[in-house]
Amino acid sequence: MSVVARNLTWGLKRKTIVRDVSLDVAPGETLGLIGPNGSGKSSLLRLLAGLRRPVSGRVEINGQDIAQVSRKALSRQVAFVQQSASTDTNVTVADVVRLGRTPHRSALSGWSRADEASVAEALDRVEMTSHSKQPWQTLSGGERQRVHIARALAQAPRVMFLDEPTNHLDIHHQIEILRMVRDLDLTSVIALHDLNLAAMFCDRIVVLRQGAVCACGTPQAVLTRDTLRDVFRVSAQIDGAADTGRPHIRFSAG
Ligand SMILES: Nc1ncnc2c1ncn2[C@@H]1O[C@H](COP(=O)(O)OP(=O)(O)OP(=O)(O)O)[C@@H](O)[C@H]1O
Repeated sequence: MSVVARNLTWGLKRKTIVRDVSLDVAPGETLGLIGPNGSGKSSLLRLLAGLRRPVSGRVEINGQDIAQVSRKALSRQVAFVQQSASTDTNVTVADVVRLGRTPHRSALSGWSRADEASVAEALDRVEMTSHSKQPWQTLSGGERQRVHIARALAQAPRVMFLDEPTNHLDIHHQIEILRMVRDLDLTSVIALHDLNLAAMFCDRIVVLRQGAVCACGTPQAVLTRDTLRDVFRVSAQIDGAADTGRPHIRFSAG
């Protein structure tokens, strides 16, 4: 499913936080969203996912204006993995993932074998099957994050928005989770701080600065020394990774 944003603006009384953002995400594409702290990545993701209404502009998913779609219908198609989502205590890991099935169930339908199979598959994909009966509140930070990703997978969405999905994960799981999201048959928009991970896994990257898009294109086109200096205020050397041709950034400590 495609995701289209046109002239999205959002803010508070005196502060514009997302400024006139337009972007297009093609079906199946993995779009990275990068930018310094406070540049508006989370705010933009919330607008794209329909969790926040823009002051002006619109979002279309699969050609439909999401302002016209009910929340339940939207949640059958769209999953959002938040930065540090909390979950009620006193529930098991499997219970949290089961919540992902909610949009697909009616008041009358019972819990089906297909629902259980989706939950099992989602836990397996994030390597959390062995923790399924563990109380959620006893998990480590990275395990919680993987369980929230499993909940989003159990939702079987066509579009996934992920806000810093790798920030608590060890390097194996950072790579595995991003590889999985890229390879799933869905459209994804992922806010990332790690620019090398963005370069490795995103088809295209949008750079936000002070709420506005300041660059958009392939990792190679966007991750330039000039962008790193002007937007991220770092000096860096950029090489092409020998195997993939994607940029690889070496930051200088001096
Ligand atoms: N509800 C709010 N009230 C006041 N300010 C807000 C609100 N939501 C966001 N902001 C401000 O808007 C700006 C953008 O925030 P946002 O969380 O979207 O940035 P971000 O790019 O995701 O940042 P980070 O990289 O630090 O996660 C920040 O300056 C933040 O303080």
